[in-house]
Amino acid sequence: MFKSAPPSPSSAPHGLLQLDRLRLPPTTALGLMLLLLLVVLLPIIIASWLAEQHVRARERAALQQYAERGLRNFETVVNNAIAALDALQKQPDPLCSDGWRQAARHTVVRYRYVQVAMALSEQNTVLCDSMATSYAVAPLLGKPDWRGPRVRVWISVPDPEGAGRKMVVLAAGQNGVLVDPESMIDVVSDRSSYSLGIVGLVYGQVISAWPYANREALRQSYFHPGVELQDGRFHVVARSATLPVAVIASEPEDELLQRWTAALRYWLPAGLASGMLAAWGFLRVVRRHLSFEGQLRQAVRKNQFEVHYQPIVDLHTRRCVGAEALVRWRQSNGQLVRPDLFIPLAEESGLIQPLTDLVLERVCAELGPTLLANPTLYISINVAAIDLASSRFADELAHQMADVAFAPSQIAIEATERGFMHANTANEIIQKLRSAGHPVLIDDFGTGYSSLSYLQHFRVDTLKIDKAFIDTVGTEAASASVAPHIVEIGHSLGVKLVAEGVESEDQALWLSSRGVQYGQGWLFARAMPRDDFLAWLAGL
Ligand SMILES: Nc1nc2c(ncn2[C@@H]2O[C@H](COP(=O)(O)O[C@H]3[C@@H](O)[C@H](n4cnc5c(=O)[nH]c(N)nc54)O[C@@H]3COP(=O)(O)O)[C@@H](O)[C@H]2O)c(=O)[nH]1
Repeated sequence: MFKSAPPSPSSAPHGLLQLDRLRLPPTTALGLMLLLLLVVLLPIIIASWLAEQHVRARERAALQQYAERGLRNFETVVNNAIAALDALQKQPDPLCSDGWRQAARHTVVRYRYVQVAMALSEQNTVLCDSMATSYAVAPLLGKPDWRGPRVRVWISVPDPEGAGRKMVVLAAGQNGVLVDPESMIDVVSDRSSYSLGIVGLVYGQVISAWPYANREALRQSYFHPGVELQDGRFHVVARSATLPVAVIASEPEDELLQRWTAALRYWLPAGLASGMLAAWGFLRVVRRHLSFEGQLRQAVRKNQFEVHYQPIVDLHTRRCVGAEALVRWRQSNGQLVRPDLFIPLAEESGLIQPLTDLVLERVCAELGPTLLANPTLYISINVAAIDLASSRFADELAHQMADVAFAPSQIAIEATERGFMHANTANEIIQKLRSAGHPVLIDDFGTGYSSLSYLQHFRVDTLKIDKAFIDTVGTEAASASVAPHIVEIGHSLGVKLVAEGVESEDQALWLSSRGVQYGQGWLFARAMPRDDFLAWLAGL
């Protein structure tokens, strides 16, 4: 009885990584947590910013409307005063005559914003007025604050009653009218926090303002209308089209803040919901990206693969005739992942085609000179079912072969029975490959449920007897008789035979005695990186 001690099928060669050990490095995990936090917080921050912008724009529009109303009111007052002056100018009686006094009294009654009508001397001294005041010392108005084409204007004129109020005087010719500046800003609003001010007349004098208004802030707004925040208040400016005057409306910034806080009641839940949605999307993407498939996809993109070579020897002479190219995934952390962990996934996810191409390219690049120097040496490449389902791979191989100097017979193709699912196409491709000079091997022969039927359809060069049958040769196992049958089938078909997974000398001797020409297995050598393989080859 032959002695064979195969290692446990789950035991990975040293340095190869098991699937359950694929974990995220702590720095990546921390980075992802921070990113997730950002993904959740960003929509919330954006929502609060949008709420602020929305409230600010809404308040600015409301305040602007209020300032425009203030300006219309101001213009109404001024136009009313100018109309009164026009009426006075037209009355025919001499200044301060009875007729003039009567006209002056009528003017005050007719023009609602005019409080007093007055006659002025050439030097702008008040001669008399509609109140029949006799001035002991006639008030001198002095130089006007502003002189327009139709009117002259004085602001801050003491009221005739001596009540300490400042009045505005408009004059045309020798007629003047006294207007209460408060009437200019007498505009009702439902916002008690609003306040109005009128600034202008070239030098930025405050013509009228609500009590407690910061006059300096009003002046600043007049000269720098773009700067909205002055003295803790939010200012907007409405400029008159006809007079050098601006009406400035303002409200405390605290009010804005309160309205913003109120608006957050609606915006924050929306931001939170968006944050949650974004987090869900982010986690999905991360999960996909970090999933085994995601990592494999990245590895293919970054070409993180190595090819190891397991020698195939002539069982009689023990000389190396070739090697099987076996792919390994070298992760960024340096660990190797076994192909049986990722090849099935690569097949499912459509990544196997680029992977087959990578292996082919690597073999040509790494072993091109060796193959050229050893024309009888060959390297076999594993292909997947999809590689035989169209001419894509055969064309890619032809393309690669055009660039190398060694013979096509030095690249053999190993196909498993799974590759024969689309029998007609697979057969066509296999014959195309063989016509191009590439030997075709059936890998894992005997493990499929219709291995024999395939042999009727497919002409191939070599059968690789699966390790499962080699393990049983010389044992009492029920399947122990399969290997001799496969050997006989191979002989009767006239194809070469390679025994896979040869681990003991007894197995090698048995196979050799049955005419199996070639063997591959740990008895001879394990799969090795290119440099080790070349050293092994040189040491034979
Ligand atoms: N489509 C592709 N499939 C590939 C490619 N590279 C590898 N593979 C397939 O992955 C499976 C696992 O391969 P691997 O882990 O490399 O194992 C190979 C040998 O190391 C192993 N072997 C060889 N001799 C022995 C032995 O004596 N004992 C023992 N326990 N194991 C041994 O067998 C694997 C080779 O198998 P096979 O391909 O059937 O000849 C495997 O199915 C690979 O085919 C690739 O690039 N593309």
